[in-house]
Amino acid sequence: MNKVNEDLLRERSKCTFNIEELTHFLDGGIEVTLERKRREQAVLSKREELFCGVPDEYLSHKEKYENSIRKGTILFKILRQIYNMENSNLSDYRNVLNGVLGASISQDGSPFGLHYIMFMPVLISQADEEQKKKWVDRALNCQIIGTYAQTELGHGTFIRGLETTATYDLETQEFILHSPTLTSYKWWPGGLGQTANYCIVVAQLYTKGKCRGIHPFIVQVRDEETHEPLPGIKVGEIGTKMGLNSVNNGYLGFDHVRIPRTNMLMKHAKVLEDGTYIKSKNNKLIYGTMVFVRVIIVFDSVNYLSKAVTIATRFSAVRRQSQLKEGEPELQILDYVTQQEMIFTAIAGCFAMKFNARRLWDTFNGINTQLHEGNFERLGELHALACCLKAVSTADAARFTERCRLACGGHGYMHSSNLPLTYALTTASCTYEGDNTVLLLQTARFLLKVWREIDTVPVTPTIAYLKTVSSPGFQDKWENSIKGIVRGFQIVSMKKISSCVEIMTNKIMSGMSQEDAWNTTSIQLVSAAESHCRAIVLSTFHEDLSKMSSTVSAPLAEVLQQLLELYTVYWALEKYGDLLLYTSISKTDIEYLRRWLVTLLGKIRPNAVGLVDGFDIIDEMLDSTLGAYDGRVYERLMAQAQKSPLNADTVNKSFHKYLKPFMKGKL
Ligand SMILES: CCCCCCCC/C=C\CCCCCCCCCC(=O)SCCNC(=O)CCNC(=O)[C@H](O)C(C)(C)COP(=O)(O)OP(=O)(O)OC[C@H]1O[C@@H](n2cnc3c(N)ncnc32)[C@H](O)[C@@H]1OP(=O)(O)O
Ligand SMILES: Cc1cc2nc3c(=O)[nH]c(=O)nc-3n(C[C@H](O)[C@H](O)[C@H](O)COP(=O)(O)OP(=O)(O)OC[C@H]3O[C@@H](n4cnc5c(N)ncnc54)[C@H](O)[C@@H]3O)c2cc1C
Repeated sequence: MNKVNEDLLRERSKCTFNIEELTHFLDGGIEVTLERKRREQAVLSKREELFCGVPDEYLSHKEKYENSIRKGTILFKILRQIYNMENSNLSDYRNVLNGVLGASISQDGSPFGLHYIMFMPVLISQADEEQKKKWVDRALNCQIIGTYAQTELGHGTFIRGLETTATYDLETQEFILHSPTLTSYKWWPGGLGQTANYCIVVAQLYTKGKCRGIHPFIVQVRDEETHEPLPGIKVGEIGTKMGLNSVNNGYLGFDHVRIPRTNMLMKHAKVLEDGTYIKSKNNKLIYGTMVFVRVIIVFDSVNYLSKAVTIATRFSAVRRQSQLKEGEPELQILDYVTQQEMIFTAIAGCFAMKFNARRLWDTFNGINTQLHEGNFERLGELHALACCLKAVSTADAARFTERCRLACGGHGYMHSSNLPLTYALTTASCTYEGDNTVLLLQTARFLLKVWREIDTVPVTPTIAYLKTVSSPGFQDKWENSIKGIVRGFQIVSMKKISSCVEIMTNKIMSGMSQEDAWNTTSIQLVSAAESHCRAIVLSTFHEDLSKMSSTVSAPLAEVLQQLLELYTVYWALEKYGDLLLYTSISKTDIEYLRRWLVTLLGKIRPNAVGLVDGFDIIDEMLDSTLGAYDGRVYERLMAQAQKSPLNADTVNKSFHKYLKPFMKGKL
């Protein structure tokens, strides 16, 4: 190993808790850590093949794609060897996904991502048993590579408005897939451009002359041998994007393409040979994979932010800039309190979201079991919870990643810091799998319904607090404690929801349509849904940490408690306007919270590097000149600069061709 930077060595020696213990805690147990490390070692055994050549940012679009395919096949091979999936269900499948995401060394996404992230989960959850037998093993072994083609040029959010049609032909017992307009072309699916040979296509089903709404179909788009597009298929790549440029997002059009009847995924709704349509027990079950992926995205947000904050923390320990006191050495920038606020709140955010991702996963599994038993009672609650947690976790990951980038000054702007790409990934997640505003509106829709029925219908766990804080005997007395702040957030949420109901009711009473009342109240609705989510995030972090703190050593429990306090106080200060409006908090309380925040930053300071070391992100995944474990920031920046193709020649040919003639006045 390289000699480690002196400042980082000193930081590590100050750490008050056992870093390995934290790693095991975050992974969910020592066995999970060992399994993760085994996977990482398998990937690292191919180090030479995976990490060779010119950095990706210097490659052309085409070269980048080809390189990501090369790397992807190496990774796929490893994954194939590691995973042997015998039970095809989503709970087991998350382990595979963890492996895929965890093993992802592809910094700018991968053209194979959608195969794992959506194609496989749709097959597992929407195919019937016969179809699973036919497709799941082939997909898992990558004999076929798939993607999820739902979004079209004209529609992404409003999926009931999709235009691609799948019309049942009774004569041949086939579906005819067709793209009737330009706007009906599929647009965005990852890996669709040049990689996938199969797709899940979401299309409007027509049988017996009637439209039955959108349904998923498995469609072959390329020949399995030649990889040429099949007749009637128009497929290509959509072009460069802000980030995720290795993902090979594609477009797809159909000109009366025929597929067998059995290619409609028939776990929920069915079309019989004679064209009879059998409805799903619940027409939202077809949206189930989106819910699953939103849950996975919450975990993924934690991964991205953990990377960003590891980079920013280690860099800030190594970087020295300015003197606080005349004559004294320049300070590590991690000692500036403004820097601490930017970085430590992001560290705390990783923990808060990790606890919430785990709770959401348990809720998902619990409700999914009920769904399998035909009980759909809590489907709406799960949808509302997944929507708001996806929205808030991705928005926070993007915002805090950008703060981490800014916290690294000019060097954070370098591609080689890996902060720009990490930001591009996190901000993409605010849009994909449902635009965040739209998802918050879905949560608001659920909350308003709940609020209208709160006195008559039993409340489920995630909304039980609404009843508590609105009950007649409830005392709204502000308390400067974690419990008090969580209560405060619950009151804010309840009052915003009740206010939305009141505003909408008044509008409707004065003659406005329900839809216009909704649209003109939507700013408040989004804000209410966000507050509800913040209340959940804070209370889950608080409750689950309280349950777990006796399972860890006292020094670790102490720092975890500090992170909980920091996260809670930070958000109270971020939202003090809401608290002033809706709770009994006073100006003096806010001043108290400000002091509490600064005290917490000071307490966390000695453990900052230890905390991010505890995330245990290997250098190959971090891929950052600023964040490597050894902290040799300046050597790495200079070494990386030497890889710029422009440095291959001492004089670039453009000097003789343009610059010199121009400077001599001859151009
Ligand atoms: C070697 C391998 C290496 C691999 C390396 C991997 C590396 C990885 C690297 C990078 C990762 C990159 C990751 C990229 C991943 C990208 C994945 C993204 C894929 C996609 O984006 S797919 C497309 C997703 N699309 C959407 O999410 C669309 C959003 N729209 C909707 O969800 C819905 O249309 C809507 C919810 C907005 C509205 O639906 P609609 O039918 O119109 O419903 P409404 O009328 O509004 O409501 C009716 C009623 O239904 C309720 N409801 C809506 N949805 C659901 C649901 N899902 N479940 C339950 N109930 C639902 C709604 O609340 C209403 O209820 P009510 O009537 O009020 O009771
Ligand atoms: C990197 C990336 C990868 C993707 N991968 C895939 C993929 O593999 N497969 C796939 O099928 N799709 C994929 N998508 C598409 C993605 O799911 C959609 O872009 C997303 O669901 C948003 O839909 P839209 O683009 O139609 O946005 P729009 O709905 O057009 O949103 C534009 C604006 O309109 C607002 N808006 C829209 N409807 C409403 C409403 N009802 N109320 C209030 N405001 C509204 C939104 O809030 C937003 O501000 C991907 C997208 C990205 C960026």
